[in-house]
Amino acid sequence: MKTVTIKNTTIGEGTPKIIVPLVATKEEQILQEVETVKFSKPDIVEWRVDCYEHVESLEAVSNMITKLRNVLPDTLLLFTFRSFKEGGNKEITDRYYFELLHTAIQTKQIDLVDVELFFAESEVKATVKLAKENGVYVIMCNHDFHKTPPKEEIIYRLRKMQEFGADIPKIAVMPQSAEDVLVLLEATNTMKTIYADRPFITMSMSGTGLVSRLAGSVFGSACTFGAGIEASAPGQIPVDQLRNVLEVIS
Ligand SMILES: O=C1C[C@@](O)(C(=O)O)C[C@@H](O)[C@@H]1O
Repeated sequence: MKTVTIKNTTIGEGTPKIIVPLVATKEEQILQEVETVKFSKPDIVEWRVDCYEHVESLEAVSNMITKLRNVLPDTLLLFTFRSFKEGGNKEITDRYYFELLHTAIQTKQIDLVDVELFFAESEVKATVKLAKENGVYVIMCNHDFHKTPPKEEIIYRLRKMQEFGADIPKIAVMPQSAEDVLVLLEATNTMKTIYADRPFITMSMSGTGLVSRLAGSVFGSACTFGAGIEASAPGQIPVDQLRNVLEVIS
């Protein structure tokens, strides 16, 4: 399996990389949040743009990217607009979703961009192409906040992301039972041993799924999300606690 190296970080080898989200709404709070988050030394900082109050202004978003980049010259910066249908905070048109991603990519000030699989195939592929042309890596993803699809379906989606040119495929699912967590981990392990030719990320959400965030790398998941000031999804634990556990397990 290939690894992905961005700046000084190699994803897909060694201990799983820690991603910490920024979820504040106002500029001033985001800038305070990033200072605190930086202190915890994450491998990747994710700006959850769907939480930002001025997400509907491309100019405001571009300016925020510059400010975050200045605070984080060396830490990888991931730009994520999580769609409403996949658990995000704001409803926007598909057209604006892609406009937003394209604007962020063209600033060349982000390292990674999150692109959801379930949009029009042509738009998704065009965005991957634009990202590659601008030296931005793509985390392609899918979220199911209600259930855990069958193992075959989880693998199918991750393979589709590979086919679409994602640098790092990712899936987050919700367990309704402990068995569902095993389904996610089994899909992860099969993906690692048979299908994956690049790093990928999986997680089972909520308290029931927490074990997947702690021990997911044993089965093949390359990164895990930890909470900074506030969690961006159910089941994330504070980054310092997460790091302690990873040091023991990995
Ligand atoms: O896709 C993901 C994963 C996530 O939903 C989680 O479950 O940790 C958290 C989100 O911020 C991120 O964009």
